[in-house]
Amino acid sequence: MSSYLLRGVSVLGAAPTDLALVDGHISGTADSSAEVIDASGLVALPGLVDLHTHLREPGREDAETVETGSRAAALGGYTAVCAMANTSPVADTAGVVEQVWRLGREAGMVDVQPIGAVTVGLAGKQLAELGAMATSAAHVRIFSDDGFCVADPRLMRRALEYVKAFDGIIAQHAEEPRLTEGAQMHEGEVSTRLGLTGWPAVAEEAIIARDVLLAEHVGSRLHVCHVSTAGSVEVLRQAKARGVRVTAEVTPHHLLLTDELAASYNPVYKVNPPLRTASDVHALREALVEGVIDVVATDHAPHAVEDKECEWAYARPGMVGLETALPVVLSVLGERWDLIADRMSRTPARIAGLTGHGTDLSVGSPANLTLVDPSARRVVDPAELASRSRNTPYAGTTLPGRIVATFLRGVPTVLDGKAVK
Ligand SMILES: NC(=O)N[C@@H](CC(=O)O)C(=O)O
Ligand SMILES: [Zn+2]
Repeated sequence: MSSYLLRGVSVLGAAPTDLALVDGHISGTADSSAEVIDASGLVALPGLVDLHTHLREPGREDAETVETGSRAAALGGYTAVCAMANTSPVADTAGVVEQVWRLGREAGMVDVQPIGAVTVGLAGKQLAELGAMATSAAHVRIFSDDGFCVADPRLMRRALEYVKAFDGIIAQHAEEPRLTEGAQMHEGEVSTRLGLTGWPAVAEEAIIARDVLLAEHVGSRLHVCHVSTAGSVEVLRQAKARGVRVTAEVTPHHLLLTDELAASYNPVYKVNPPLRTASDVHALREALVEGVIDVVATDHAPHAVEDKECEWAYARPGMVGLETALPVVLSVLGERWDLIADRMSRTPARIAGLTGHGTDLSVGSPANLTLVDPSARRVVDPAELASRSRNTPYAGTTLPGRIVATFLRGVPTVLDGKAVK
């Protein structure tokens, strides 16, 4: 087994110390054969955990594969990702979730935890085989029709009831489809100016309000994907105050970018839910710090060139995010390491039930961690991304922080900022 000694590392911003990684765990002492890494000036965080990653395999391997997405994740400081179910075929059976899980093991760069679909084919008509996916080798506990909203309230209720038996979670893409027909961007001043059909904030807020009531009624666990509006934050705040079992995520792009960018008509800024206003961004940041929003999740949504480099109206929504998430969050929150570790590692690991991830990096815990150089600055170059897709909204943007190394169970997946395999 490999062993490493991280010399002079700052754990979550604390005074420099030496951290030994022996046989996959954090150890009190390094053995004499340990490989020494000069980690002075570097900050150790528990390996990041993403609750919302689109890996596109099976079906759109031209946009991403489990392997290329895993490499992008490791380079972004992640040690675990939850793979969304909107693949082709859809991950709505034990067979498909086991395939994704197995591909993740074979790639071996992050733990890939499949998310199962709520409904057959994401069609919103009939519950998928939730129990069979839960008891499969992939041990699915989060279910989502992400990309589509489970719009039928009776079906949503049934799904919440079903997963309650095994403490599962329904992760909702909150979008009332009747209110977003033909929508191209956030509905507001900018959409009016550009003459584009708007996606009103209430389309998200109405579904979250309905779903927290359903989750409360059933006593089951709800997770809200990519929250994007100030009004959604208020609904969540009230639900949490009442003790509803609801958690929520925000993406890095919704913490930084606004709908003004649509004025460029550059489809790289087209995403679901759409980029909102500056006051939404402000509310989302506050909610994340407060804990009303529990986690940052990337919604890494790779798309092939022909699906993005076309007219705005025809472009698919989505942005890649795994390799820029931590730098974006650093630019938003500053070096609040404990907060970052909580929102990007501990809490997502707890929600997804990924034991061994999101630890406090104390002696004995599994060595899932990442080393960050907070003083480094990087100009994002899409050509340098390990993701198979290039649809980043940060091309040419200078972002703080560089991920220097990532370890999965004590084995480096990234060293000197480069993927090990
Ligand atoms: N976020 C996006 O804009 N796109 C996602 C689906 C989704 O989460 O809506 C995708 O799969 O491309
Ligand atoms: Zn979604």
